[in-house]
Amino acid sequence: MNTPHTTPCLTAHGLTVELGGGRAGRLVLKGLDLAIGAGRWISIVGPNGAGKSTLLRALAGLLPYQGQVRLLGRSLTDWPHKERARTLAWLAQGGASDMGADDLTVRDVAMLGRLPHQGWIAPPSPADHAAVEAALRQTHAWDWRDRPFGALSGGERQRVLLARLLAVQAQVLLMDEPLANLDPPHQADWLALVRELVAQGRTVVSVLHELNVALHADELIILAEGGLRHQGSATAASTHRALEAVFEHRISVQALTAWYRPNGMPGWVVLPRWQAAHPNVVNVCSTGADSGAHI
Ligand SMILES: Nc1ncnc2c1ncn2[C@@H]1O[C@H](COP(=O)(O)OP(=O)(O)OP(=O)(O)O)[C@@H](O)[C@H]1O
Repeated sequence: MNTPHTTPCLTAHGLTVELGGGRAGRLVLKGLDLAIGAGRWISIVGPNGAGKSTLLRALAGLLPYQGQVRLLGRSLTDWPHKERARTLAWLAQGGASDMGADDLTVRDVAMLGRLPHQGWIAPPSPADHAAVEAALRQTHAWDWRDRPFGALSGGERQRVLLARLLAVQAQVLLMDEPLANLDPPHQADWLALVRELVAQGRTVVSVLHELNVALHADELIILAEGGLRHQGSATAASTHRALEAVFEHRISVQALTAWYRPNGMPGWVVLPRWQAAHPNVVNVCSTGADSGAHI
């Protein structure tokens, strides 16, 4: 097991998940050991079918599993349901088109994030309304607060669901493909948001296919075929090599030249292998002669 740099916030030991049941049952996670430090951003990456979503769902306690999962040192199964829901928030994959919320307004969908804070049949408190407004403003969805959720585009829905996650004000945030359907400016907003959450001491675990975004994380967890292939710093050469290996060397992690790295920016970019193998400079500039990334 890799030791995180901070106190573990989420740990798994011998985490095993079988899905399907009966003869059709498949061993999807095969005895994973991992630890996620508090106040860190971890990205889970790997090929299709590797078990990334299953891992995230198991860490959220949404699936039956064998082995041990601990949240803040306490077994997931020992947490009272509401307390756990206030501590650990979850963003599902796929814009939750199946959640039956199409007739709810955007504001009502975001308010669902406040359920763990509310008593039975109690109306939302001023604190609930304030949390929802802040979350919808953070994802630039406040202007549509009275629109039906079902009338929104895929990317707009994703921003509302992100607001619902933020409205929980949880210590630990698990997000499955949070960038799905988001346009590039809103992907950049998401990155800034994650940095802000982590600066506040919160822990973010995201499943990402966008490797160039994933490389901004503190650490990567790399999965393949239900096994943990690597956990390590997103800046470590060993992590980059593990990433290339798990994608069968069809991608390559390349360092950016120093002049292309303003302070705080990571210095790597993921390219298709054929492009990285080009002997000359790779130019990704959009304007002018010499504003590209020299690799
Ligand atoms: N209900 C199920 N019954 C049997 N197998 C399942 C079930 N759900 C998922 N699987 C299988 O489990 C494996 C892992 O699925 P999972 O969704 O966790 O992968 P993933 O890494 O998130 O994939 P992707 O990148 O494609 O989203 C896949 O091979 C999938 O076919």
